[in-house]
Amino acid sequence: MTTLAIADGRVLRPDLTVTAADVLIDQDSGDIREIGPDLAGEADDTLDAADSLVTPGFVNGHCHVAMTLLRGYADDKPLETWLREDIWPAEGELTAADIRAGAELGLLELIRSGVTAFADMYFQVPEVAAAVETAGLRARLGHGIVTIGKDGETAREDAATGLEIAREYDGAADGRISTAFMPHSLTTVGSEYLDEFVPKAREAGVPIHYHANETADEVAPIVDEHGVRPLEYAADRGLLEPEDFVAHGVHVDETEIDLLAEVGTGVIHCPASNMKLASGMAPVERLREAGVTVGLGTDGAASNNDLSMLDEARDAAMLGKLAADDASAVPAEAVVEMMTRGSADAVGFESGRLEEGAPADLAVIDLEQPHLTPPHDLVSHLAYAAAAADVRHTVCDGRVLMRDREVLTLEAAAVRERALEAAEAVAERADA
Ligand SMILES: CSC[C@H]1O[C@@H](n2cnc3c(O)ncnc32)[C@H](O)[C@@H]1O
Ligand SMILES: [Zn+2]
Repeated sequence: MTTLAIADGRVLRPDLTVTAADVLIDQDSGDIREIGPDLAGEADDTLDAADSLVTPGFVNGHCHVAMTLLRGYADDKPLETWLREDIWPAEGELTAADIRAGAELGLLELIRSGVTAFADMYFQVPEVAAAVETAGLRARLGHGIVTIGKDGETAREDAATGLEIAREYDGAADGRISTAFMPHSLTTVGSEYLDEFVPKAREAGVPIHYHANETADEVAPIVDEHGVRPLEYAADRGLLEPEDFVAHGVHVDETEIDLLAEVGTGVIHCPASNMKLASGMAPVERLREAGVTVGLGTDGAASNNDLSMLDEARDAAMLGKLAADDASAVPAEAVVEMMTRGSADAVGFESGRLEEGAPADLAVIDLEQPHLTPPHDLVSHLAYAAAAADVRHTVCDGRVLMRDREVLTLEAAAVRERALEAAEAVAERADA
């Protein structure tokens, strides 16, 4: 057995207490073997965690990682206008190589900010999967299906691609890649395609992930056409099962909150994107009170505009208080849980907790920083004060992806160079 020790750190345990301990990892299985005092002496390799917090790796529950290429390309518009006027035309210009370049840039950013697992919806999934394989992260990937505005044959082909990708890539990269069937949303995919393909996705044993109840404009047509709320419509079409997870869930009413809680479908809260696109304030405190599994996601870099889950946690706490008009709503403990175990449970990863037998997915945060001093409460620091640049080491599946702020699995300068070139060329083609 080859072992790695995370030595002399303060370890964030599943009950959110912090204990001084080493973490011993079995690198062959990729799992945590033991957490306790004086374990580093026996290890083959050691990561120093003195004056540092050892936390579960953050889980980005909803992302479009290749959208890093469109960061800053179009800002300050509401969702529908932003997608139709800017983002979809630009995405129409993306080649497979562009998506690989954008995905690698996104993965670099994720590793550097302590993310070890993420869920991603995009096109050209084989390119995203190849980037994930190299970068060493854990991911649930899916092809984002859109059928509106397409003729019947093309629309059906897109849905079939979504199913094919979900089947083919599930278990790739030694099991680090899993998949989901991913219709873009309840208004951008026709009901006939949901009715045909959702049962096939169930047969394939993959969960379903989609944008839901993101804006008020998206809710109204479903209520008008079908006479029920969007998540009732989703349940009627078989899109609301315990293993499924939806992104946003901003405009959900009490019936839908109860439905989510009853069924066990998770919600990935994306506060930065919801604020930037002025989509609204998700009722996070109500969702949590009702017992809904709530995770956190950044959404794409074009609506955020970064992929830092530490920023997202702070946004979630701040916005949660504003939405509930209550300073005690969505406290630090809640957002730390959401960015780790909440997202992991919603997306269907075993990670998100540091305990014996759990996947060795973790991040080490440098506490020797002015903005993290004094260390009264490290959960508070994670929620409110820590930043991506404070992450020293990132480990996924027992493998060191970043050591002393140097990413080992990707060539940072070359990744940035390729992304710069691709982004410039895409913008030129899209603006021509
Ligand atoms: C069809 S692949 C995924 C698709 O989703 C688009 N997208 C990015 N952010 C959002 C959002 O907040 N709501 C809805 N759709 C979004 C992305 O540009 C891709 O086209
Ligand atoms: Zn999204």
